Amino acid sequence: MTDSTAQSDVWPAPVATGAVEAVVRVPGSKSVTNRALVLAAHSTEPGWVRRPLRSRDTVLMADALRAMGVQIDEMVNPDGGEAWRIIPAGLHGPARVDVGNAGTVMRFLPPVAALTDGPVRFEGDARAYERPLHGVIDALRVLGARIDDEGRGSLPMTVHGAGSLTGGAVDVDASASSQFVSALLLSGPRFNKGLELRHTGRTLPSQPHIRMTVDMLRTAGAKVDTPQDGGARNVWRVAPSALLGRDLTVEPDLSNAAPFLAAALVTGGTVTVPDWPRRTTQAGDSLRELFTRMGGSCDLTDRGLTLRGGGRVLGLTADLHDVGELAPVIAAVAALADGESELSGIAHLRMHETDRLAALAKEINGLGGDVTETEDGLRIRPRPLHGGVFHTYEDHRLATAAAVLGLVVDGVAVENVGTTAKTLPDFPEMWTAMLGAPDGAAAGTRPRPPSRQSQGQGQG
Ligand SMILES: O=C(O)C1=C[C@@H](OP(=O)(O)O)[C@@H](O)[C@H](O)C1
Ligand SMILES: C=C(OP(=O)(O)O)C(=O)O
Repeated sequence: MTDSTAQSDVWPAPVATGAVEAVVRVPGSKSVTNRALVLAAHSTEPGWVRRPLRSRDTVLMADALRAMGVQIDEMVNPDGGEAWRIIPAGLHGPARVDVGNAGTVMRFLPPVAALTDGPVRFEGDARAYERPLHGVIDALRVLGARIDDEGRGSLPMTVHGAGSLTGGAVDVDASASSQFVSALLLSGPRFNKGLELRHTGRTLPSQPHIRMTVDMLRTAGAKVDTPQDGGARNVWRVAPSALLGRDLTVEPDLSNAAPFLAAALVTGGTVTVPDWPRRTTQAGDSLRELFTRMGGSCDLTDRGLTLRGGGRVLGLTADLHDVGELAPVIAAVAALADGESELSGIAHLRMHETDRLAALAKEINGLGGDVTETEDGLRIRPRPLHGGVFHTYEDHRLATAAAVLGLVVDGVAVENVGTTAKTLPDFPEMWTAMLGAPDGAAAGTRPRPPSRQSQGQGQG
């Protein structure tokens, strides 16, 4: 967690002049887009990824696959949005991969690189060199790969692809990141003996993301057995097989819907996110339950998901182990609630884009809040907040959390809002459009119902 205010601009977060009333179209899911790209690269025939997310993390994924020989053509979807055509070919090295600070790229691609026929060099942002990768590196070595990481157990490193990988049984402690499991499963069908992965750690975060991996593998034709299918506890099996080229339309990113739905909650307004899937493996679907517990009401119809704020925001006691991605925005909402919140099960957030627990505590407290770090989460006691610079530590979710606070707290300045480009490049424009499109279409505010925040916040 380093402070970079000096070299970055600050964005004055707009205050909502009333209850937010808007329809907000959220771009495609990062997690679905990057899995779809990897699976398409492993397929025996060309595939389509329609309405992909175009953001830093997904462009890094596409460019890395291109560097290893996969052809990805970007076209326009007849129904709007983009359509990416993926034409798999033999995977080749030498290649260079820039992972940026994308967990999905740094974890999902080393197994792909092990299947190339040459050296693949992995580099990235300074933070990427601190994030855990040992689970993937150690497992790949057991499965037959040669990796030169100079003993670090992290990036930078070179994976020396040998054209194929033996595969087989491996133990992995994935308590630091579910992405260790997803990474190995996604390439498992291409290993000569397939994969039998046993998670040996005490806890396993973000299990919906593992279910997403399994679901997408099965849709691509893979045979996968999971602990939920009555198999051994903590064991996933993937049979060696060819994968089919799919024509897949990416769902909206439900985790990126969080700040927009939160805007309705904290201003007592109404926000609709169109195309919210009826059935999904995305962690963000839990927002329906979590924001209801925080005082909102949700309606899932053919129009999408509509969240109505009730005028009061309630504190939340919740284990967010499965949905850690949502924690920053939930923490921001909790700081504006009527009562205390206790968010637990998220110790692994210390190794995300930044140490999210330390950063949220420091920055919310910098605005007058009362947030304490616990062993595995945050305790948040609402206090009247005041304006100030909110540092974001190159973490997109810190920036969107700050924008939520800024809706009801005058003078919040978000440092480096551009960091949202990791998963939501148009965030500032989307945010201002939500608050009142210049053409008045489908967005704006109405007088806000009386609430504790609207009376108490902003006065410091
Ligand atoms: O597989 C994925 O797409 C993700 C898994 C989760 O990672 P962790 O298990 O490391 O939290 C999540 O936080 C991340 O944003 C995306
Ligand atoms: C943890 C996150 O990202 P990454 O995929 O880089 O792990 C996130 O988007 O909240």
